[in-house]
Amino acid sequence: MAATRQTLARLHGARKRYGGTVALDGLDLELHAGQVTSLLGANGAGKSTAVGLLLGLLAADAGEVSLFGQPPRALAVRRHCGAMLQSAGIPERLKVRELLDLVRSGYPQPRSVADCVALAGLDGLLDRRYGRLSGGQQRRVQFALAICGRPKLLFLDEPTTGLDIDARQGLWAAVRELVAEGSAVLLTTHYLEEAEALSDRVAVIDRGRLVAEGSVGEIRARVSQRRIRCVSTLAADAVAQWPGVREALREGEALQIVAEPAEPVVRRLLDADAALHDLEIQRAGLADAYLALTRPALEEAA
Ligand SMILES: Nc1ncnc2c1ncn2[C@@H]1O[C@H](COP(=O)(O)OP(=O)(O)OP(=O)(O)O)[C@@H](O)[C@H]1O
Repeated sequence: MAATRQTLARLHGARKRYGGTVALDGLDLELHAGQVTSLLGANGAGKSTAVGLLLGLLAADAGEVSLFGQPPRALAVRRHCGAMLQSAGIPERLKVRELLDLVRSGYPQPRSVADCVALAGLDGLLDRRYGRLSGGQQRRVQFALAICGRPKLLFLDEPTTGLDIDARQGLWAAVRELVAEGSAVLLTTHYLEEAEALSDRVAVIDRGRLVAEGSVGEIRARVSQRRIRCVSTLAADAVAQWPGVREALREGEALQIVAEPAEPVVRRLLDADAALHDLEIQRAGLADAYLALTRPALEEAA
């Protein structure tokens, strides 16, 4: 049996409005020690607002926000948090080395500057002013500042946007290392392959509410949708009309079908085309599952 994980941060029934816009509508979310939790949702679903509440940058209208059992603004809490947000607010005139020293000094057991340089790919940048760096270089510095204190709670809001492959891999390595040391990480990302590669748990939110939560495997299993691929001369337009078929497209000789449930569709395909061959059926990936879980809302909004 899996050991119970310690909860390091918690949103319970969190509500937040901006004027007439409901950003969070009673959100429950827990971050556990030694786990990466990915928060997935469409643009405007409320991900950054949830991160803002947990970091104490925003105040909830209702509900509970606690980190290490305390309110997010408590000093003892701040010394154990790191964050890489979409808007950084970093003083542009400071040099990278000065920024690192400043932020490291706020933590009880900071990483060495050399470690930060290696993990974030800051070679040759330490004596440059932050404001003079390229967008991608600034993101690397933001990442270094987020992890330089070996935080027990790390918030990464779309961290790899604008990062090149080396920097992205460095970030993934640092995240894995922190998690192995027992930290909790909250990752928001639009790259589902990133969520799939890094997450222990996934929380899918839609219009400020939790619509699904579990391991990547559990989220996938919530979706009985399958991808079917076969070589057949059946017309994609006709197959698209069959019950259970969500989508049917032709790609050269092959038919690509998304079906839910798949079995009746596979039976009908085999009955309709005796020459059908190269049949493949795939489980939903995280991307398919995510779309299926959020599709009702997207259809409603259309
Ligand atoms: N400062 C603000 N003033 C008014 N409305 C806001 C403000 N910040 C966010 N919102 C609204 O609150 C809702 C949730 O926004 P939020 O930024 O939390 O979404 P998100 O899931 O992080 O989106 P994205 O993927 O685009 O970053 C959206 O409808 C957004 O327009």
